[in-house]
Amino acid sequence: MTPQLDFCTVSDSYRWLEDPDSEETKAFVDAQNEIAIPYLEKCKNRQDLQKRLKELWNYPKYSCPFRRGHRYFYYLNTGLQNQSVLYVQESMNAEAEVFLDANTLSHDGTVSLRGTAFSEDGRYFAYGLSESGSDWVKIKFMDVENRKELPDTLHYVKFSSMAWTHDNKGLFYNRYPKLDNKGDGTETDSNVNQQLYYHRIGTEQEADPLCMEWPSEPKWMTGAEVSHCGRYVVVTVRRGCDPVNMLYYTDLQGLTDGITGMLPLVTVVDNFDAEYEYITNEGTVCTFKTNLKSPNYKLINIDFNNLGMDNWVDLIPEHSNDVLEWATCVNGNVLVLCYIEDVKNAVYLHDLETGKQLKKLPLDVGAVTGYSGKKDHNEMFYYFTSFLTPGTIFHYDFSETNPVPKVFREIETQGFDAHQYETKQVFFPSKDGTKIPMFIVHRKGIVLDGSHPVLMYGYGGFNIALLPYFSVSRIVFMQNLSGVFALVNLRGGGEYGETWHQGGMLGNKQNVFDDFHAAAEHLVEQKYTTPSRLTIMGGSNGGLLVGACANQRPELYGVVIAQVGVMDMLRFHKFTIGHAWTSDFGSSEIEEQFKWQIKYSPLHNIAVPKDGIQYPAMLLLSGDHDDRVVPLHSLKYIAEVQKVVGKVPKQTNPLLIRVDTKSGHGGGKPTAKTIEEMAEIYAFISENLQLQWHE
Ligand SMILES: O=C([C@@H]1CC(F)(F)CN1C(=O)CCN1C(=O)c2ccccc2C1=O)N1CCCC1
Repeated sequence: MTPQLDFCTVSDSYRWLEDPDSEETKAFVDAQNEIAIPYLEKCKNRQDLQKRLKELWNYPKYSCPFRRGHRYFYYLNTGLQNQSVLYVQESMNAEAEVFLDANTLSHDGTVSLRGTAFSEDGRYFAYGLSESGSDWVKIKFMDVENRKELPDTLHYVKFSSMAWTHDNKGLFYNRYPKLDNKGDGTETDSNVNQQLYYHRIGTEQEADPLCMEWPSEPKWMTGAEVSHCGRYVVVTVRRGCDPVNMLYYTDLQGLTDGITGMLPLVTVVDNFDAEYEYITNEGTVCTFKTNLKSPNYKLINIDFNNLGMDNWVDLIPEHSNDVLEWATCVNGNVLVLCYIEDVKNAVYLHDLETGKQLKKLPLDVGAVTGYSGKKDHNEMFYYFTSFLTPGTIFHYDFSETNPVPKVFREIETQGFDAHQYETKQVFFPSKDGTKIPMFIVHRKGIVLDGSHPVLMYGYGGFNIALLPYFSVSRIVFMQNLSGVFALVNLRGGGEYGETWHQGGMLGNKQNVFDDFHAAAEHLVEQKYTTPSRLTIMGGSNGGLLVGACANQRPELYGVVIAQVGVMDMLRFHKFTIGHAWTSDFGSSEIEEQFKWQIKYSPLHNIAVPKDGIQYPAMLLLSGDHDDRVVPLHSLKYIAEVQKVVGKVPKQTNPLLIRVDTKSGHGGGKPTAKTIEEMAEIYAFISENLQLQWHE
């Protein structure tokens, strides 16, 4: 019997909004949309925005090409297609053909690809399909040669590995037990007891052998991948979103009857002291990326014939400042290492055997957001982007005598001249003196007279680093609304490794909000803007950020845009995958952690501001199939804000929520919905800041 923890009596007058299927909740959502949708349609510049966003969005978006078997593949969205299309070429210079067009899978583009995996020989293609943006996935299979869909279908899949065995007979995947609920992403039931199965092509899912489960640890999640040589199944076990995992392996050579049930595991690490990510192996010597006693990450070698930690060897030592973001192996014995150096990416080539640096690849200020190349390939492709560069795909061919990166493709937009804009990186002190990086992007030649509308964006959690990236909507804001865009690298993110992450989580979460307040004050002091012209925007954990910041400093912000935010810090762990977030947020079931949360939880810190101050204009956005951050967070928060603040005469700024249908947390959102949502957001900003449109 767990003791009844009653740290204090917390009111929760909108608890009834937690039932998405009740008539009352449906009526509440309809009533909110009946106000918000017409309001947003009438907002200033709405039609101009819709038109301009569509124009600027309409440019061909290519992925890096990638080789599977002897064929090349690439994704292309010609511009306004709802989903990208997967193309195939029999060789690099052969005619491309459509391989899989997700646009044909629904009339409105709401079915999207989520997770793909080719078998080692390139004969089979496994692909996950998500409906309406839900995290639930249905895995389908295709015979690559004849493009025929196979009858195999895997259900109840979520947060899944997709790892083929090298005999090309089947793959490992994750699923949840079937519950008696809708299971379409509108339910809020907790996702617990995830299991690992193996599916053999040509068989029924019901016959799949269960390979791993942790019935006594319902929160644990199991990842499986097959080593490059095909001999080992490397198994990781996570308990949440923090960068730590247990590590096991199975030697497939030892399974004389094949994969028939629970995997016989060899334990490498059976604690959650650090993270271990498989990079490659040479025989029994396996290379892992880890943060073990190295918050900026490093590469180590572990010999599966000699597992004791005393025998572990540093292959690439931790860098004192720069964060090793990802690593991979190519051309048989070359390590590709991508670092974050003061919030920009840098890519190095190292020798796999010795760890010696071979080369630093030339790269502008920006980020590498795509990569393709396998250990047994002698070439690689990588995708570079920045605030003012939509994308450049580079090709690096190791078979050349003196290989150098060559531009394989420039991704180009029409009607935007990057030369008229500039990006600067500044560092400002937060409340506790910590230096916080921020990118500021704007048209060249602006006068710092405080007159500019600024859009300030942040995230601040889960070890996620916000690096420079190209955004059509930010370009329109700068080009047509004379705006200035600011990207703030808040603590809690991964910009400076695990130290930075831990500086903005658990009992340190308030640092994230203090960093954001300090960023706003810096932009005002430097005369970019004034509080009444300042919009703050964030999504997911970033929705929590802006909700908390609005509560704490309503006088500092003019407009708040909170997308799919976490607003009820006392109850988030009860819904879907929320239990995994206690790694950053803690749990209200633990008194010390409850005391952290109650101080900043958006839902629990709403009050009428003092004197003549009112809440900023607020627009919350959610989606009925968001099963990552369920809509109840935003519903409860806006209900409370409207009740407590909305009725006070001095509150003239609007406090709205727009709940979209057939829409989820964001992944896989069709282009039409994305453009619509951006038009709504920037029209709301235009209306509440009275922005003038400039062609
Ligand atoms: O979505 C999230 C957090 C932030 C994140 F850590 F980046 C990811 N995340 C998640 O909740 C990730 C959920 N998730 C897994 O736990 C997992 C295991 C294996 C494969 C795929 C998945 C996956 O998507 N949040 C929403 C709001 C607060 C945190």
